[in-house]
Amino acid sequence: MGDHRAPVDDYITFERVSEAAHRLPAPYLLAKDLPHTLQDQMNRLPAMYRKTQEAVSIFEASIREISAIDDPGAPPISIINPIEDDDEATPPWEFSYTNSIWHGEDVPAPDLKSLKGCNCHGVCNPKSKSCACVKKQSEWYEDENRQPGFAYHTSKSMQGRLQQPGRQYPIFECNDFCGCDDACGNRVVQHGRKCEVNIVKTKQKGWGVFAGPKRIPAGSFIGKYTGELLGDPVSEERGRKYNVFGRTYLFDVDGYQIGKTLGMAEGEYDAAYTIDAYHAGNAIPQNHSCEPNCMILCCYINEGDIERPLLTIFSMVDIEPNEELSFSYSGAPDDTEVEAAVRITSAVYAKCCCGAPSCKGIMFK
Ligand SMILES: C[S@@+](CC[C@H](N)C(=O)[O-])C[C@H]1O[C@@H](n2cnc3c(N)ncnc32)[C@H](O)[C@@H]1O
Repeated sequence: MGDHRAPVDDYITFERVSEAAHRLPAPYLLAKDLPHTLQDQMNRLPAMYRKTQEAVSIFEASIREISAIDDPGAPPISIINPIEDDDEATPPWEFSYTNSIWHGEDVPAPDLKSLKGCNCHGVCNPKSKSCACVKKQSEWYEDENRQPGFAYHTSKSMQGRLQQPGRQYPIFECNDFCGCDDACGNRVVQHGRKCEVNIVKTKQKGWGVFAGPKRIPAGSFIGKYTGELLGDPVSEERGRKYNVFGRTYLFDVDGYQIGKTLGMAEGEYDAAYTIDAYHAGNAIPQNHSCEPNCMILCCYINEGDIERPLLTIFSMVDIEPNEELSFSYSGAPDDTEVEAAVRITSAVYAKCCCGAPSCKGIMFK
């Protein structure tokens, strides 16, 4: 009698799931549990203390301590204020440093039911015709030669870098249900930040993120846009509050793959979720530039809900040592919008000080 079972590569057998069970997804975090003890203690001290070198050391140590848990192996971050006559020693002690996403109360748990993994052994072959993750990624991305594959280079010299930096496409990494191991070339964001960055005060844009002493090659993973993941009504309410004091750290979770998957026409999808990096975040919320060197890509790992990708930042071009990292806050406003903005001086816009030759002089806040 012939064997009528599907080829083993096409599905995950129970045995494969239990083999991978040592990497079941970590429990997700709730925004209401965000730690704030250190921030409260620092804010209780006389203001003078927060301007000292000790405060800088505590800030840097807290980043190291948290990263040891949620981004192990990431190079340490220094806090530097090179501006003369500016005595702000650290970013405000208002937010908890985190490389994780914290779910607001209105956000459901990650959807693991519709999450699928590949059934590969060892490392996935980007040329495989049967790897479920190659198939998934190839629905959204093909390389320059229109060949299916992963979003990342898997060759040794380029490993982990985007194949086409600057191109907008969603990334589907191998996940905790996959049979491949941790060395698989389709696991990049989940292995954390590898490049060196520092938090540096700028003259006109507040604190920014700058490359360390090494060049960051194009297509490198810089970090995740982390913070609280909020549903639409809560983020709308926060947006209104932030507009009053002229600052916002809200970033809509949007991407063309979401509307398309939900059967909508282009531009029709209204983000259901937003990341708020005001109360919690990492070094990665960078400043805006009209000629950015980084971009945000949606990345799916242990989340089956198409509406809830991670927002991840990658370099689009080679970034020189000590150069500022920047991205465009939801694209540059076009000329008509700029004119309208100047007329109504809306709270949504601010004067742009990016200094790029093609600076439009105005940016979304
Ligand atoms: C997400 S925060 C970035 C971190 C911020 N620089 C800080 O010190 O907290 C966004 C705010 O940074 C400032 N900013 C970012 N890019 C800027 C730019 N190109 N020109 C002027 N201000 C900028 C604006 O105040 C903006 O509302």
